[in-house]
Amino acid sequence: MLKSRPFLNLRPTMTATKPPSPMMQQYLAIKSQHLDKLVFYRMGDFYELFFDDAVEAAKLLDITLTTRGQHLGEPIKMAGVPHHAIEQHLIKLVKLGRSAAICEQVGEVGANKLVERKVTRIVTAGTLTDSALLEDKQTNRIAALCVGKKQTALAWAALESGEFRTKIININKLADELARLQVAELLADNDFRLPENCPKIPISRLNAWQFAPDTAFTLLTDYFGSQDLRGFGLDLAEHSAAIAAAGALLNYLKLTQNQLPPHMEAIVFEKENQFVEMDAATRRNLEITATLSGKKSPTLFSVLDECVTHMGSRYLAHCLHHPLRHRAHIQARLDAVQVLLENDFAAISGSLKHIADMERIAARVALGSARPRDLSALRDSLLILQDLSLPKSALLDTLAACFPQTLSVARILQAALMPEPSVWLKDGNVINHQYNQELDELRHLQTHGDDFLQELAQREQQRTQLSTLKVEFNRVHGFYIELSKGQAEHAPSDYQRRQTLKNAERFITPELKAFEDKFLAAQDKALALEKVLYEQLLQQLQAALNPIQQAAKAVAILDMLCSFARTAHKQHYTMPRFTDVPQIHIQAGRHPVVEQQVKHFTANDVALTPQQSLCLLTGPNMGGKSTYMRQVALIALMAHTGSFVPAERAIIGNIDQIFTRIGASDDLASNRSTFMVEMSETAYILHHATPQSLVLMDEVGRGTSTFDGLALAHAIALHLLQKNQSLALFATHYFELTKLPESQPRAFNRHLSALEQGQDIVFLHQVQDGAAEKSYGIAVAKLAGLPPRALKMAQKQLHLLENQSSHPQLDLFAEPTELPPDDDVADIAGSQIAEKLRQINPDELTARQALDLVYEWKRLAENTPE
Ligand SMILES: Nc1ncnc2c1ncn2[C@@H]1O[C@H](COP(=O)(O)OP(=O)(O)OP(=O)(O)O)[C@@H](O)[C@H]1O
Repeated sequence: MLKSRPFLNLRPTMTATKPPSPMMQQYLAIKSQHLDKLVFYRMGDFYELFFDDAVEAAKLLDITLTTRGQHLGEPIKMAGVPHHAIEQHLIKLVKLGRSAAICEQVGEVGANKLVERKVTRIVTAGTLTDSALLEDKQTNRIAALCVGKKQTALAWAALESGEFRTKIININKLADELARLQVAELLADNDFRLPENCPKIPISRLNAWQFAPDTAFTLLTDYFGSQDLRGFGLDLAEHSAAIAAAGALLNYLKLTQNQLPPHMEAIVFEKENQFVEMDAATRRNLEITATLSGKKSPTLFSVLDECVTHMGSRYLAHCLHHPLRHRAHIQARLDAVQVLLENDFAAISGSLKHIADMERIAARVALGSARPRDLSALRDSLLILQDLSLPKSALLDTLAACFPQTLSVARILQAALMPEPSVWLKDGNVINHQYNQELDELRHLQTHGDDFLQELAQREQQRTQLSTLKVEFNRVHGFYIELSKGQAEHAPSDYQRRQTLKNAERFITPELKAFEDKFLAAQDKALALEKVLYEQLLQQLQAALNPIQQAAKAVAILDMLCSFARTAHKQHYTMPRFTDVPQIHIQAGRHPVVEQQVKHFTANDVALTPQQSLCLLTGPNMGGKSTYMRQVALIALMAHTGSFVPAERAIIGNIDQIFTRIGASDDLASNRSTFMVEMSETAYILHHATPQSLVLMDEVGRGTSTFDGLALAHAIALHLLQKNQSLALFATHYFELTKLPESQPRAFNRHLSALEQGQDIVFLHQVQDGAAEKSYGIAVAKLAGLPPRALKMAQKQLHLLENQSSHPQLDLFAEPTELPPDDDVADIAGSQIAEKLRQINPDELTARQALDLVYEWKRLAENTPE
C-alpha cells in the first residue's frame, strides 16, 4: 500500500505579498535552472511536480492534479508520482518527447529543518543509460546540429557505447542523416526550424553562443587531453562547424550527466564515401528496421536478426543502415562468416547467449551508476569470454585478441563481489568475503550474534524456568525476550518491559541491550564500509574501461557474424562476390523477407551493366514487380553489410548509393500530395544518382493524368539513361515506354509473367525477357472482389478503348468506334448509346459534359432509372 503523501508545507497565505515558504523558495530556485524540463521534486515517498509542470504532467501521465497551499495568492497546482513508480513515468515522458530533472533529497531529514535537495539526474530522450528506459535492440543517439555561415555539421554520440562522431553535411540532407542515425534527440539553436521532410524528433534548444567554435575547441581538447584536434582529422579553421557541434554536444552531456562522460575515447570525423548512401525515403521503402506502417516486423532486420545478445542486435541494425564501401572490410566480414559456417558457429552463439549487455554496463560504470547486479553480470560475462575459442580468420583473430585483455578486470570482480550480490547496495551482501578484513570482522560479529542469542535463550530459560521464553529480533523494536501473558508476571526483576502484545509481553535486559547496541553498530558500519568499498571498486573499473568497451564491441561483432552464419545456413544464402565495374549480376535471387511469407517463392535473375543499365519492368499488378526490384536492392545492401545473400550467385559492383522511388504516400503533415511527394523524390534522385548508383523506380508518373504521367516517365527514364547513367530498374504500366530500347540500346525490357485462365489470372512471378503484352488489371480487380457488374462494365469499356486505338491507354473520352459485342446489356440500350454517340461531336464537349455522358451511358447499359 502507498504511504500517504507528506503535507506540502505551504500554509495558505493571508495576502498576495506574503513571501514563499522556504521549501517553495528552494523549489523555485531549482526550477529556474531547468525551465525547459519537468522538475520531479522529491518529498518523502513521492516526487511532486508544481505549477505548470503539474498541469502538463497530469495530462501526459494521466495522474491526478490537485492544489495545496498558495503562492502569490494563487493555489499551488500539484501532481505527484510514488518514488518506486518513477521509471515507468519517465519512459512515458521521454517517449512523448519531454525531458525531466530529478531532484532528490540529499541532506539529512530533520524535524524542523528544510532538507537539502539537488538535481541528481536529467532524463532526456538522447541521454538515457538506465536499462529500464532503453530499448534493448536500438541504439540511443543524441545529435547536435550547427548551422554555420560557411558550413553545416552534425555531431552525434551514443552514451551507452561511447560512440562520438561528427560530420560536415549538406543541410538538405539532414533528413537522410537523421534517418540513418535514428537520432532520439536533436540539439539545435533557438532559430533552427526542423525541415518538413525530417522525422519528428524532440529538439532541445541551445543558445547560439553554445555553438561557439573556440569554446568547443577548448572543451574538446581539455576532454581528450590533446593540444589540438588534428589527430582526429579536425582543424579549427577548416572544420569549425563540426568542432562547434561536437563541443555543444559534449557540454550538453556534461550538464545532463552532472559530469563529463568519462568513456568517450575519441571523436571520429566521418567523411562521405564511407558507406553506401541511402536517403530517408529509401531506408523507409526498403523496410530495413521498420515496415512502411512503422512496425518492427517483418523487416530485413527482423529476418536477419539471429543475434543472441542485445549488443549484437543493435550492431546488426546499425550495420544494415551503414553498408560499407571499403571492400577489404566487407571481405573480412564475409570471410569470417564463411569460417564460422565451416566451424561450429552454434557453439559460439551458445556461449554468447550468457553474455550480459556489457556495452551498457560499461557506460553505467563510467557514469558511476552501475548497480551490484550489473557488476556481477559483467564478471560472469568476462569469465565466459576467457574460455571462448574462435576459428581462424583475420577479423575473428582481432576479435579474439580483445577478450584476454579483460582477464584482470574479471579477477578483480571475482574477488570483490559476492557470487550473487543483493540487488541494492543499501541491503548489503554485495562485497565478497575475504576481500576486506574489517568487513569480515564486522560480519563475524553479526553471524556470531545468532550463536549468542541461542545461548542467551537457553541460559535464561534455565534461570527462569519459564517454558515460553524466546529471544527474537524485529526491525522496529530490535532484540527482545518474549514471554506469554501467563508467564510474564514471573519475569525476573532485571527484565524491563519493552512492548505489550495481546498474548505476550516483550522485555529487554541490560545484557541484551548491550549486545543490541554492538550488533546494530556493526551492521551500520558494515553497510557503510560496503558502500565505500563498492565505490572504490567502481573507480578501479573506470580506470579499466577501455578493454571492457573493446570486449563489448567484439562480442557485438562476433554475435552479428554468427547471426549471419546462422541465417546463411538456415536460408541457404551464398557469399556475394565484388567487382570494380558498376554492375549487378544476380542468379536466382530471392527477397529475404517476402520469401518467409509465401509458400513458394520464385527466384529470379537480374543483370545490370553499364552496357545494359536500365531495365524496363512490366507485368500485371500483383505480378511481383515491387518485390523483384526491392530484392535487388536488398541483396546489394546485404552484400555491402558483409552478410551472405539470398541468391545462388551474386556479383556486385562498386555501388555508391541506393535510391528508391516506390509506392505512393500522401505526406499530409507537410501538406504535400501523393504526386508532389513522388516528384520531389524523383527530382532528388535525378540530381544525385551517379553511374555507380542503383536506382529503383516504381510506376513513376502514375499520380497524374495519363499523358502527363507518360511524358514524365519517359523523360525521367531518358534522364537516368543519358545523364545519370545509373543502374536502374524501372517498373511501369505505360506500355509506350517499352518502345524505349528501340532508340536507347542501354535500355531493355523484362516482364513478370502471368497466365490467363478464362477470366482469371495466375501469377507466375517469373521475370522473363521482353515486355508484357497486357496489364491484366481487370483480372486483378476481380481477384480483389470488385462487384461483377462493375467488372463487366470495365471489361466493355476496355474493349471500347482498345478498339478505338492500338494504344490501350488513350484518353478515356476519345471517340469510340463501336460498342463491344454485348450479351447482357439489352440491345435497346446498346442502340440507344450508339445513337447518342453518333449525335455528339467530341471536340465540342467540355470535360464535364463528357463525364455526364459516360454516366448516362452507364445508366442505359445497366438499365437503371435516372
Ligand atoms: N518471386 C515471387 N515469388 C512468390 N511470390 C511472389 C514473388 N514476388 C511477389 N510475390 C507475391 O506477390 C505479391 C505482390 O507482389 P508485388 O507487390 O511485388 O507486385 P507488383 O507487381 O509490384 O504489384 P503492383 O503493380 O500492384 O504494385 C507479394 O506480396 C508476394 O506475396
